[in-house]
Formats: sequence, C-alpha cells, structure tokens
Amino acid sequence: MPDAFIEIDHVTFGYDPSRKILSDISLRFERGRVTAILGGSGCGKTTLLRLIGGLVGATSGRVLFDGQVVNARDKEQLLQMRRRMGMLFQFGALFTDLSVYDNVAFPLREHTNLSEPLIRDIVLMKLHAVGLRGAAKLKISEVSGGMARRIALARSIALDPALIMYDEPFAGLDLVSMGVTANLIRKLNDATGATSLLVSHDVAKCMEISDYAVLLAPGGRIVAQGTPDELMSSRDPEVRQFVRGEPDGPVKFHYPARPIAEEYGA
Ligand SMILES: Nc1ncnc2c1ncn2[C@@H]1O[C@H](COP(=O)(O)OP(=O)(O)OP(=O)(O)O)[C@@H](O)[C@H]1O
Repeated sequence: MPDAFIEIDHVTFGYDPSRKILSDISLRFERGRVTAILGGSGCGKTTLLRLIGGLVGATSGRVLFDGQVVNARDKEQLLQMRRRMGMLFQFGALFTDLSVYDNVAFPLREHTNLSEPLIRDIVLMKLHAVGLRGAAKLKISEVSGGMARRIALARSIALDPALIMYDEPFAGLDLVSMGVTANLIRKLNDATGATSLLVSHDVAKCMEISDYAVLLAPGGRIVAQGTPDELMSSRDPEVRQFVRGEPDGPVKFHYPARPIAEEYGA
C-alpha cells in the first residue's frame, strides 16, 4: 500500500445536520504527490480541504494527517498541525497596507522566534522561489493580480509546510500568470518534498501538473480517481463529460422541470 500522507477514512460531513455535503467518503493522498480534486460547483471540494485543515470537524469518520487524527476540537493539536500546512485559500487576502516583504515575513514573525536577520534570509529565499525577490519593497496595492497570487504562495510556504493546499489558485488569472502559477505549484512541491492538494475548475491545467486526480460529484460522491492519463482516457460518460467540458451528458444542462408543453398549458 503506498504511503498516504493524508487519509480520509469513511468521512461524513454536513454544515447543517439535515444536509450531507460529504457522505462516507474514503480517500488517500500520497506523500510527495500533487493531487487535483476536481468536480462541479458545490460538490464539497473546499469542504474537503477545510476538514483536512481542521477548520471543520467530520460528523463521522476520521481525517488523518501524517498518521495523526485531525481533531477540530483540540485547538493545541490543530495549531501544531497547521504549522505544517500551507493553505492558499480562495480570496486568501494579503495585508494591503504591508509591503510584499512584510506579508511573507508575517507567518515567520507570528509562529517562530527566529531573529530578524534569519527571517530576512528566509523571506528573500521564498520570494526568489516565486520570482519576486526584486519586488520585496513594493506595497500590495502596487502589484498585479498574478503577482499577488505568487506573493500569497510565497507566504504559504514561508514555514516550509509538509502539506500545501491550494483552493482555486488560478481563478481570475490571465493565461500567462496561470501558466506561471501552475509551474510554480509543481516546482515548489518537488523542490520542498511537500505533498500538494489542488482544488480547481481548470481541468486542463490541473491535469498538466498533477500526479493524480480525484473527481467528485454532488454529495461528495467519488466518480473516479487515477492518473491524469487514466481520467482523460476514461470511457465513463460522467468522467468524459467533466474532463472534456461537454455541456450535456449524465449531468444534465436543464434543471429538472415539467415538459415545456405542459408549462405553457398546451
Ligand atoms: N460555511 C458554510 N455553511 C453552510 N454551508 C456551506 C458552507 N460552506 C459551504 N457550504 C455549502 O456546502 C456545499 C459544498 O461547498 P464547497 O465550497 O465545499 O463546494 P466546492 O466543490 O468547493 O464548490 P466551488 O467549486 O463552487 O467552490 C455547497 O452547497 C455550499 O453552499
């Protein structure tokens, strides 16, 4: 059995007890891999990342992080674990009144007792990794959307996380910035020996940089999982519809409705 860094073991979860978002799902995310979590809107991709980060707790089942059960109620344990996680969440805001440098230094100042000269070396190294060492002195209000994403990336790897979770890292980026960000995700994973989870609607970009992909459907049902090649060549109509972006297939374009003739009283 391959070495799972994250294990989702028969997890059920709903924000509201009457509506399950994830229902008895089991998944393993292997160490050192980039895994893409794909699926239509609202099928629970972000929720899965939130469960792994302990931001919400499973109703039943277990989430294991490096062999340890994530317990959303144990604040001390969560703090320890989160130091080993980098989370780049949707709309993960940078501090607009701080410089690029101070944004990346923030987690180091907050979570470590490192001296300022050491923090300086780390910040410059992280900014160098995302190609923005030269932008250290700029204010966030002076940088473009693509640069802001890379700064957030530098900040999320400041503490050398063992797990990096990305939620919609490509949203709102132009094609060039998207390519740069995608390459960085892959490069950072490999250079740091981290494990990466990537939630995105951009199937093509995800397939390019991931080692493995999981496709979810509403209710958190796992439709398919495998290497990008396996998913792209799948004959399952649901998988094909999703990875090829076909407008109609097992997932219908039309929300269920009465026949149109009936609607107009014909
Ligand atoms: N804090 C919350 N409280 C209540 N319901 C929520 C909360 N966050 C998300 N939901 C609901 O849970 C479901 C799954 O949301 P989630 O954000 O995990 O889906 P997703 O697959 O990441 O969607 P998207 O691709 O649109 O970001 C949605 O129906 C959403 O409305």
